[in-house]
Amino acid sequence: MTVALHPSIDNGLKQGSGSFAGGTLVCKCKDQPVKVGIKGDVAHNHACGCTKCWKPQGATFSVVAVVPRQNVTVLENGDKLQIVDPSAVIQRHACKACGTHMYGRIENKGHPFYGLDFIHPELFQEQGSQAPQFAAFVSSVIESGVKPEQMAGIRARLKEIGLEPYDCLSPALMDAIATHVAKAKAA
Ligand SMILES: N[C@@H](CCC(=O)N[C@@H](CS)C(=O)NCC(=O)O)C(=O)O
Ligand SMILES: [Zn+2]
Ligand SMILES: [Zn+2]
Repeated sequence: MTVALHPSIDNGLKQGSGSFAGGTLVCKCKDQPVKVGIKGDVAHNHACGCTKCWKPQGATFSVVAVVPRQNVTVLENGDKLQIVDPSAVIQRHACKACGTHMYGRIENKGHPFYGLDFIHPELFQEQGSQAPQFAAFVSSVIESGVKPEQMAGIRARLKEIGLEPYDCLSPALMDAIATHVAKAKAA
């Protein structure tokens, strides 16, 4: 049986249109769903294996991307949102009723990713946003109950669908973080 990673990638990656103009993220509530408007396409879309990122029922990985925070607007039923863990770097705003994370925001102005919000593109009503580019925090799935002996199969399947597995972020993002830290130290 093929390893299940996440429903939006288990049948292969669906490439983005390259001209996604934005859309609306909708939570899983049947009644009064939370709706969040996003301007423009997402960036750095990836599968994340960490325990903190929201995953749909049964998924091993989250699929998460970033957008500029000024491109994120709560449109409907924002009163249902609450911050999952106010002490986390990424403050994940989730629907109290269904648990879906609608956006994650960094409030620390010194953080390398300050200015970017984290969202889950599978919640878009619309098709065509950027496809996942890599897999991050892959070893962290063990913290959610995956057996170490399953890891070879998981990494092989990620590679098969075209997602290079990394145990933290991709080299490009790790370099961006280190560059930010180096500049902050030099200042
Ligand atoms: N092994 C940890 C890794 C958690 C982690 O560092 N997650 C990354 C990727 S989302 C992060 O930037 N976390 C910041 C945060 O969650 O606020 C876990 O699985 O819980
Ligand atoms: Zn909901
Ligand atoms: Zn994560």
